[in-house]
Formats: sequence, C-alpha cells, structure tokens
Amino acid sequence: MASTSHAYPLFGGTTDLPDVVTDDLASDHPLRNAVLALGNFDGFHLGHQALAGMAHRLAAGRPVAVMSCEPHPRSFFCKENAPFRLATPATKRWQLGQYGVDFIYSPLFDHAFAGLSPIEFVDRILVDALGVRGVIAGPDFRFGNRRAGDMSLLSELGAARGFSVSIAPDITHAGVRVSSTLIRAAIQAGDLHGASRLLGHGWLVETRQTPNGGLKLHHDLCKPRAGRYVGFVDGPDGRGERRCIDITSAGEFLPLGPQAVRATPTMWRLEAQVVRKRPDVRQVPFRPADNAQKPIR
Ligand SMILES: Cc1cc2nc3c(=O)[nH]c(=O)nc-3n(C[C@H](O)[C@H](O)[C@H](O)COP(=O)(O)O)c2cc1C
Ligand SMILES: Nc1ncnc2c1ncn2[C@@H]1O[C@H](COP(=O)(O)OP(=O)(O)O)[C@@H](O)[C@H]1O
Repeated sequence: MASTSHAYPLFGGTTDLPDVVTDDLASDHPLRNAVLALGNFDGFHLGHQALAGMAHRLAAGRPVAVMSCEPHPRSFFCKENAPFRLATPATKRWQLGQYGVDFIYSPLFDHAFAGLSPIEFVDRILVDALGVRGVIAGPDFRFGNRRAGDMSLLSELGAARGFSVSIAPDITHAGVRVSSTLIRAAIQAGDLHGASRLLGHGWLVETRQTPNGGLKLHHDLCKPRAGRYVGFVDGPDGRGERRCIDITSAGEFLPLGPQAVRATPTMWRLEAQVVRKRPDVRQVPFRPADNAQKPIR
C-alpha cells in the first residue's frame, strides 16, 4: 500500500517508502482503519522492530502505521542540549519502508499538540483524524499534556471508543531493555558494534556538504566520539564500498587517501571505530565486504 519506490544501493536495494501523513485523513481514505504503533521510534531499534512486527500481525492486512512527531518531543522540550537523534526523518522513512509500514503519522509537535489532554489526543487524533482500528505501544508509553496518559488509561479509552489497545512486551539485550538512550551512549563512546547490536542493523547516518566542500554529519544526529572510523557507502558503480574517515568532535568527516577527491556520498553506514595499535599507523586497509561486522584493528 506504500506509495513511492526508492532505491538506496547502500541499504540493499529498492524499498517502498511509506506515505507521510501530517494532517487528518478524509473519512473515506484507504489508510483509515490502520493499526498505529505509538512513540517516536528514533533509530528504529530492536524494540521498535518487534513493535512494528506485532502491529503487522494485529493489522492482518489492514494498513500499518507508525507515529513519529516532528520535531522530536525531546528537542521541543529542550531536554537535550546537544544533537541526539539516531536517525533523520529520511533514514527513518526508509527503515520503516523496509518493515512494510504503510504510513508515518508525523504531526507537527508544537504547543497546541503538546497541550492536548490524553482524552483529546484519543478523540481528536486517534478517532477523528486517523480513524484507527487499533494501537500498540510499550508498557512505558506516555501521552498527552504533561505525559498524563498511560497505557491503562489508553486501554480504557480504546475499549469505550471501539479500537484495540495492545501492550508490547519489553525487548531486552543482555538483560537490559533496549532503548534509544542506551544506543546514543554506545555511539558517543565510539562503540559502533555495541550500537549495531542494539539497533539490529548498522548505524545509518546522513551527511551534509559544508560551504568549503567538506562533509559533515547531519546537524540533528548524535556525534560519535572523535576518531577514525570505517564506513560503508554507495560506490560510483552502484556497488557499496568501505572507506576510512576521521570524524572530528564537530562531526566533520575527513576522508583519507585518494578517496578524498572522489564525489562525496550523503548516506553512510558507520561500522567500526578503528583502534590504532601503533601511533604511526596512518592508513587502515579496507576489509572485504563480508567482514562488515568484525572489529577492525
Ligand atoms: C498529544 C501528546 C502530548 C504530549 N505532551 C507532552 C507534554 O506536555 N510534556 C511531555 O514531557 N511529554 C509530552 N508528550 C510525550 C512526548 O511525546 C514524549 O513521549 C516524551 O516527552 C519523550 O520523552 P522520553 O523520550 O523521555 O520518553 C506528549 C505526547 C503526546 C502524544
Ligand atoms: N525495548 C523495547 N521493548 C518494547 N517496546 C519498546 C522498547 N523500546 C521502546 N519501545 C516502545 O516503542 C515505542 C517507541 O518508543 P520510543 O519512546 O520512541 O523509543 P525509546 O524508548 O527507545 O526512545 C513506544 O511505544 C515504546 O514503549
């Protein structure tokens, strides 16, 4: 049911991108009667993926949707001083497309939206604007002004209004609940292997051209510890290739060797921090593609 097809060789082929819905769906819109997963889904980690899988099973052929407010509520409430996001909207859209999500409900998170009471959110958004058949979220999901609504209130309201409310079990890794916060901490420590294990995929980042022709991490993304990294990018022949880059504390990408003069890609999968054994080692050889997840030393 998703609309636009988009090819990213880096990510392994073509995917149908979900529609992005920012407003009410008309009463006869085919995307009504969806099962909607609630939250922000930054990074689309293992917990989020399990939730999306459950939404698919509950939907049983009806549309599957994911909520993702913009800006991220954490930026709106200024809970973070530094950039913190694990994924840009474009990357998230591609990831959700890979999971067969039909649409992303992405309302503007402003004072008016944040000020909706839990009952207003249910009546105005879930029932009137989207006409959901069911919703699903983790046990910790909070909604409505001052986070006043919880899953038990949502279950009551759903039963009264005729949509189903499902609570997803916690997904853990090594005994700890997987969360975006945990993944950010791993990235900030330069532990991209640890981050990838919790994400369930490599960390996909977008870069931007700087005015002086360089490359910089997208300004909303959390910054990995400054150092030398191996990243995987789309090559000029449509196949992927591995490159070495130094990432500065400001998020600048400094390509090494002859690749520095090549056209600069905008999407990378950052795979590993290069641990230097000897201080005089300047270049690190590329590893074969099938070694993607092994540490490079
Ligand atoms: C309609 C609606 C209104 C919300 N209003 C608030 C709010 O006033 N204050 C707040 O902290 N979170 C509010 N939230 C919750 C945020 O979406 C978000 O879950 C939370 O702030 C993110 O914090 P966390 O990442 O620490 O869980 C609201 C959510 C919804 C759906
Ligand atoms: N480890 C997990 N197991 C199960 N559900 C999860 C997990 N992490 C997040 N969720 C659920 O996924 C949805 C999106 O979560 P969100 O708050 O955006 O992610 P996070 O807590 O990782 O920042 C919410 O309904 C949340 O309860």
